Amino acid sequence: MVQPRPRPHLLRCVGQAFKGCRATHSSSDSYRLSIARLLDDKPAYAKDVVVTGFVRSIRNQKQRSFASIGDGSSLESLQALLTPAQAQSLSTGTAVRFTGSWRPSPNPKAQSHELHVADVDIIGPAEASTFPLQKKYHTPEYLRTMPHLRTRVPLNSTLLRFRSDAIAAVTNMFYKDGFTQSHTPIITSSDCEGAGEVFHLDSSQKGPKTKDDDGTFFRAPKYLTVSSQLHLEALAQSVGNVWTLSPTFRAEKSDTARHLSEFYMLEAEISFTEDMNDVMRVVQNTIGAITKDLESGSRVGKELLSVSPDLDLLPRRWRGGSRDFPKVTYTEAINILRSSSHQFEYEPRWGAGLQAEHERYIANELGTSWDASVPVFVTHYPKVIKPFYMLSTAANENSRETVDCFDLLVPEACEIVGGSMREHRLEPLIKSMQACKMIPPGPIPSDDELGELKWYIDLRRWGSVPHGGFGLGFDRLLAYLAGVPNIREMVTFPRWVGRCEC
Ligand SMILES: NC(=O)C[C@H](N)C(=O)O
Repeated sequence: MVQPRPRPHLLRCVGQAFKGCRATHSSSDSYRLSIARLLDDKPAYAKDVVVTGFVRSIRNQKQRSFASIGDGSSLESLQALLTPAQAQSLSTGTAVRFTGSWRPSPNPKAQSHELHVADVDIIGPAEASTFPLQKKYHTPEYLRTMPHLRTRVPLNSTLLRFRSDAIAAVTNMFYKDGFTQSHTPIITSSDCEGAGEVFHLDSSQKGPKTKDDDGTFFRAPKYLTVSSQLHLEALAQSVGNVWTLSPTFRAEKSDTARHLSEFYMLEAEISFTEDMNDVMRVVQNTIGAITKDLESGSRVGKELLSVSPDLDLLPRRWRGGSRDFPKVTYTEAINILRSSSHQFEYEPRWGAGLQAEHERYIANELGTSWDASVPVFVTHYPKVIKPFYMLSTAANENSRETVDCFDLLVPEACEIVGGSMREHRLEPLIKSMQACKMIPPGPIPSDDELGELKWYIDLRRWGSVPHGGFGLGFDRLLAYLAGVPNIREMVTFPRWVGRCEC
């Protein structure tokens, strides 16, 4: 009988201290561990440990040299002890593989352990004279000029890992709550928000030659998506609650710390509900999923707090999401703004949009009504300043027509979430589109007149149900939670007006 070949021991660990930890087998019977793993597990002693990473700095003494190594898995570096001869061809930026023994450090205040290097492999040399990152403070503006290298900076790698953890946390939450994750198209035919901020695809690319070929690839103008909402609405009417975390594009010429031309929006659509509170609760749960993860003592949470011990992370402010965020109507918000003695650049006026200064004021005033600051919901904005798809509020006071919608505001980033109940009835939807001049007036527009959104209107003809949803600016939320003042640090390759590098 043929004996099955024994499976290689991929997880054979070095010494008792490494039992159960994940390691990568290497040809020399030694084991590669991430720096985070070494630092977290703090094994007392281990030999033949392999560490790969990038030299952050080198310090030479007569008898020995010290290299500080980072591999992006941890904010902290690993201290490696070498002979001056071993350190000779190392410089900041060099990619290395060190094999050696991991031993308690004689100076535990500086680092608990250090790696006594036996073998040095230079995997990727770095030209010392031109490498632009040194072990010193570089301004965010300087680092933004080199997004391809920026994540070699420990704090930037922490932010990237924070993002990754946050995606895992929300994915888990939605999965547990029975939402279906969906991928919606990036190339679209319509401007969902009607704000004229779409990027047009360059359609000079020739498509297949046919008799009705107009010379463009899709034979009609196409855009990069400004929101997945309309497509999610279609899916919500087939499979129930859905969500997506997708790239979103806005050709908005806002050169601020809050705006990007390409960003990630987390959008969800909740079907078979007439209650906007159901939608707002999902917003809270989404934010709560990320903050709970931070609060649970995750590595990233600890790293963020170690950089900024005063960082007022939402978990501490919000006590684990056990309370609802404060809510105020737009009309109440306008009254608060108008009765304030604060000098606004733009006068707050019913019927006009809230400016960033107004949003900041409301978030500060109402978000600190508890013992610390939390986000604030502002609901029921005037219909005239909102997109066509929002459901009109049933009881409109003083003939001021409002819609069932909400924005979630924080002082640092202003609006981080926008959501609404959707107009799910055929005739009111057509009227609303006509009022927005999206389709011609008249009783029943023809299919041709309904244009690119005919499919969306069709959804109201066959089994339409009350539903609502929201879009959460994922990068803005993460920047807010991590205490990062500019969204451009939250995105590895940021694009904004005038800037698209790498
Ligand atoms: N899914 C949403 O409700 C987001 C909304 N369409 C927006 O772009 O603000």
